[in-house]
Amino acid sequence: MGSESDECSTAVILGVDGGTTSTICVCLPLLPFCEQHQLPDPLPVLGRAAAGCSNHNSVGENAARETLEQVINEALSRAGKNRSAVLAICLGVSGVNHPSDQERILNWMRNMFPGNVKIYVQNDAVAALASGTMGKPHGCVLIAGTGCIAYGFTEDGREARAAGAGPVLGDWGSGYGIASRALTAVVKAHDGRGPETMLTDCFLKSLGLASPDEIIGWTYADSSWARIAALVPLVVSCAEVGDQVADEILKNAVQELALSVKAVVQRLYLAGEDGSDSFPVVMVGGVLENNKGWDIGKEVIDSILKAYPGACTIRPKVEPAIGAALFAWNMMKEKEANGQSR
Ligand SMILES: Nc1ncnc2c1ncn2[C@@H]1O[C@H](COP(=O)(O)OP(=O)(O)OP(=O)(O)O)[C@@H](O)[C@H]1O
Repeated sequence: MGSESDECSTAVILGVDGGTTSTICVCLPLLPFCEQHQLPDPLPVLGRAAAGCSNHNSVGENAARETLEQVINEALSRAGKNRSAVLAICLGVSGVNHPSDQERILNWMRNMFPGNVKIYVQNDAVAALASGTMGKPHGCVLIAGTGCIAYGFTEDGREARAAGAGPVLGDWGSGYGIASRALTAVVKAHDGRGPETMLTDCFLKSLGLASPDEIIGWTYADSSWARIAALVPLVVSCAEVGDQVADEILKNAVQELALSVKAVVQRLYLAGEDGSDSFPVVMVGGVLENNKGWDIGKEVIDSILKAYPGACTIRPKVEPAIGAALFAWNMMKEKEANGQSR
């Protein structure tokens, strides 16, 4: 039997970010129980694996379970470890919205790992938040990619969300929301129902179409959200050269995104009674990417700081799967500090 220090040097923590597009698992060594800012930079990743969708709403329970098992096994194998080395695992999985969703995934994991392994099952927003807070599940996270959502968590376990209901239900700050408004503006301008816009030439050129009429066929050919949302950088480039229509669409998206954060902050009193308390706001997703010209993320940050001067906005340096692993590490650290042995 190995000594306790042997065990620590071989022990690992796993973090899983389970999304609708892909699922990532990372394997980290057991980090020292130090303050977050004292963690090694960059964090040592022993193994990383990627697989497809693990949202049970999209692919069904069997496929979701297989994907999670596969990605975990692969990350461990790339790290040269087996399951007996795992001390804790955090899975941040999209579609986990209810205790029964957590229970289901927990049961799958209980079949993979012995009872002493700490298993945490969360929504994928927790992994995104933790990637900015280095594992602490406190504050607000704004995710704006193809879709958008704002989530907030308090240290005493309360949570709230805003937006994220999908494009039919008004996620205008999402990539899909921005691009569909821009496509609509082109069709309106063509009909004479709206002002002329540079978006017309820009979209036609980029999509290889001859006339705005052809946009109708283009959208019907494949209306997947990500395909439409991919047009956002074109909207940004038109706004950057002064197109009023594109500029208005982006300003509206900024308002919507900031409003989602504000709704969550108010519901959870994250900013305190007078709105000046300090709390983290983690910004994740392609739409919030740092742009040199029209920067949606920066405009959202400005709007949040105007309302809550104490907010600490963070663009994470590590991926959400690492955030999930750090969440597990943080929970273990807190248990240790509270005197509960591992
Ligand atoms: N520089 C940029 N400025 C603004 N938007 C951008 C930029 N680069 C990419 N995007 C947009 O970001 C979106 C993709 O972001 P991301 O990869 O985070 O989303 P996703 O993971 O597909 O979606 P979701 O998070 O909703 O599952 C697309 O709408 C794309 O057009």
